[in-house]
Amino acid sequence: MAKLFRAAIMGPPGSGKGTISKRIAQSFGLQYLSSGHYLRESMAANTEAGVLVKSYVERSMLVPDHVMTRLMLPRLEQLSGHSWLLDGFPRTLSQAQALNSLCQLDLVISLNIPYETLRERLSDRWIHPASGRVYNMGFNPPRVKGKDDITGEPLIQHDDDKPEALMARLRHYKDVAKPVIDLYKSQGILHSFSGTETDRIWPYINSLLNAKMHTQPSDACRTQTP
Ligand SMILES: Nc1nc2c(ncn2[C@@H]2O[C@H](COP(=O)(O)OP(=O)(O)O)[C@@H](O)[C@H]2O)c(=O)[nH]1
Ligand SMILES: Nc1ncnc2c1ncn2[C@@H]1O[C@H](COP(=O)(O)OP(=O)(O)O)[C@@H](O)[C@H]1O
Repeated sequence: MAKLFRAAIMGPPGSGKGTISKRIAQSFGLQYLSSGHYLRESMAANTEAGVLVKSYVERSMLVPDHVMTRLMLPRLEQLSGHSWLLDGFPRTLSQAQALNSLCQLDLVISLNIPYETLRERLSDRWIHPASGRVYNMGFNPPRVKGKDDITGEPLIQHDDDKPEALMARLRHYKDVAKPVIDLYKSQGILHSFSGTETDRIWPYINSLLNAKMHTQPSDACRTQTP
């Protein structure tokens, strides 16, 4: 039987979770699940749940735990038997506990990036909303300014990446993430990486995953939430 591997990546907004996740998914063939992507999808669908989600995201607030677990856990249940990587979930202790009751993670990557670096990156982050493709005007600019490389459609900036919202998000992130990080530390699965450049952090993450994925068999996740 193929070995299964389940990981999560944590870090403040702008720490490079999306960028690194894309590299991990490509290099190691894990399924990639991003909470931000599913939330934006639900907002775009304009369903009752989407309107509720929007009221939080627009105010730079965390979406309530029960909404998040209802959004994320069924997707993980469908992936029982696959290896996956979670980005942006769990973000609170309560979300981590809900996830734990479904599945034990094998590895958690935590990114520690200085505040000034985060501020610079996010003020330069542009998104293609339909696909979730992320650009940075310095680090990975689009081929044509303001346009998505694949479709040519216009790029936008998230309201919550604008400077007014950013400080509040970063401060809040730290308070909420601390108990989650402590939990994973106590389980012995937390690996932290510090730096100002993704390209310098990536080789360490790459070799960690190479070592872990080839030594660590894992049980299939439960298929039912309690
Ligand atoms: N200048 C610079 N920008 C980066 C680096 N790594 C990622 N970025 C950009 O910083 C922004 C935030 O990265 P992202 O992966 O979206 O972070 P997330 O919010 O943690 O998912 C994006 O615009 C990335 O293209 C880096 O090493 N240097
Ligand atoms: N696990 C989560 N719990 C609560 N809210 C979340 C979660 N993940 C994402 N969100 C909400 O969606 C917004 C965008 O998330 P995301 O795309 O992951 O951006 P970032 O990494 O830049 O914070 C967050 O600011 C927050 O309001």
